[in-house]
Amino acid sequence: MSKLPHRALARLADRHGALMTVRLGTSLYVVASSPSAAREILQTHNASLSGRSPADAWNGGGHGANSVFVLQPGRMWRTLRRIGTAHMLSPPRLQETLALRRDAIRGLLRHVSQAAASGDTTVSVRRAAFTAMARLLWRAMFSGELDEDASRGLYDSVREAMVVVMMPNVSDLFPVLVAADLQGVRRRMAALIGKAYQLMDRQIDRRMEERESGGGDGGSSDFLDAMLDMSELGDHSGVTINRDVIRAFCTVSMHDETSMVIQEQNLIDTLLSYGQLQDLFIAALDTTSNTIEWALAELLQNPQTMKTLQDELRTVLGSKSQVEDSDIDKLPYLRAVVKETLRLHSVVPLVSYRAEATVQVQGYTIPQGSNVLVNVWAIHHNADVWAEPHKFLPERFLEKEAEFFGRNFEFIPFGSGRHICLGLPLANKMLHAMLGSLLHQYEWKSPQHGSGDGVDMTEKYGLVLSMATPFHAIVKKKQHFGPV
Ligand code: HEM
Repeated sequence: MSKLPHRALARLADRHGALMTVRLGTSLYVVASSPSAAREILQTHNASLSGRSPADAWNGGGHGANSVFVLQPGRMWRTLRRIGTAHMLSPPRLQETLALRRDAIRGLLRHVSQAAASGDTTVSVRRAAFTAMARLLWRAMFSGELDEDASRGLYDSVREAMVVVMMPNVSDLFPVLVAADLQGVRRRMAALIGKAYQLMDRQIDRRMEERESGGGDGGSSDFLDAMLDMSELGDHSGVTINRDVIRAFCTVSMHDETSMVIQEQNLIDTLLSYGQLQDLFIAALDTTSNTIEWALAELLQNPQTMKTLQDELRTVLGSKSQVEDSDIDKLPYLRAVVKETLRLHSVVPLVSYRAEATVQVQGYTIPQGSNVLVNVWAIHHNADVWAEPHKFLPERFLEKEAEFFGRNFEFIPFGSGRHICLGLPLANKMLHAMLGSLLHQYEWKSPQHGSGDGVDMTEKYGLVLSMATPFHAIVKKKQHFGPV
């Protein structure tokens, strides 16, 4: 399989059709590459086609057992999604984090301003956006500050984990070999996961000590507090068990559709925080930061588009320093640029499921146990749907009302169906706020500007599709903006 499987599969689909079968090792993959095939998988037959068969790397450090990404869509997975939505990512919760989000944007602008002022005028926007998102999530989860070293550690371990989880692994092609972990992929993943767990462990331990000693304000002020509250609610046993035991024995029971009680544990935070917190970090940081980087790279190569966008920002925002929630509706061109970036550079180009039952899709039988891939990238580059699909043309979204909330199968950058991106409401706000604010306050130039080389747009496939060559843009603050 090519280093860019989304492109290789799209080429195969051109020859063999929008629904085709590919065999890799002993595994059978059904690949859907058109909006109509995606609709049948993600909507019509979603209940049967939303299982997961994760790469073995996910099992490193036992992570897969608690991971919302790879758990089968059963009780535990539903609970994790519900917790994430109710306590962090729902529109009302996001409203409560308005101040944190404003701060995150201020931090992002400060980071870029420091680079612009220090004479070292090239900036990695990916890194700057990653740090801003990491600080935001950290504060929403733990109310504390993520220091520079921790942020760097997180950046490095998330990046490496992304590579490890996507490594071609003989264990995935020949499941009988899983136990041997012949390439050591699971062991490497365990070490990386362990590093990030350590960071979070410190927060969890500190909070638990505070609560035990009667410290803290007792209210549900952040995500960790909310989870600990739930843990206490469900703790009928009063038994203290160490974390490893709890991992193995935790059970979650749904008492009704809206409330849940966690039984047989008093450290449910371990289970949830290890699985959920870690996943939210992985899911949130590289997706948003790479999308911002792709957007800037495209804008630098399309000066007229950049100018139109900066003119719109100037007219709507004036001397205001950052894009806020209430501005987004007034910025149609910014919205079109974000959408076009998500279409052309879908950072999650392939989504993968397992058939839990045998179903018929477009007249073909998908046998139970097969792997099902939806090639989001192929759908977003389908010439029957998108004119000049390989060009960056935000104007297409001014003419065509296309939303990405999972109902329009021509445009599914956040997926659709049961596994639709949990962080969509947050990503939607932060992409507009980060990109809009960066373009409003600064002038940007490509480092190769003038040489005619442009920016190297080669892709690198990983858990997230990123730019293969690290990209540093030249930045200059616009004169009328003062210190952040
Ligand atoms: C540009 C930004 C983002 C994009 C393009 C994106 C895209 C996606 C896609 C395509 C999926 C997979 C859906 C599937 O398997 O069917 C997904 C899943 C997920 N995303 Fe995002 N995402 C983004 C940002 C975020 C953020 C900011 C968060 C959290 C704060 C987040 C949390 C999640 C989680 C937890 C899942 C797993 C859902 C499940 O399997 O049930 N994402 N995302």
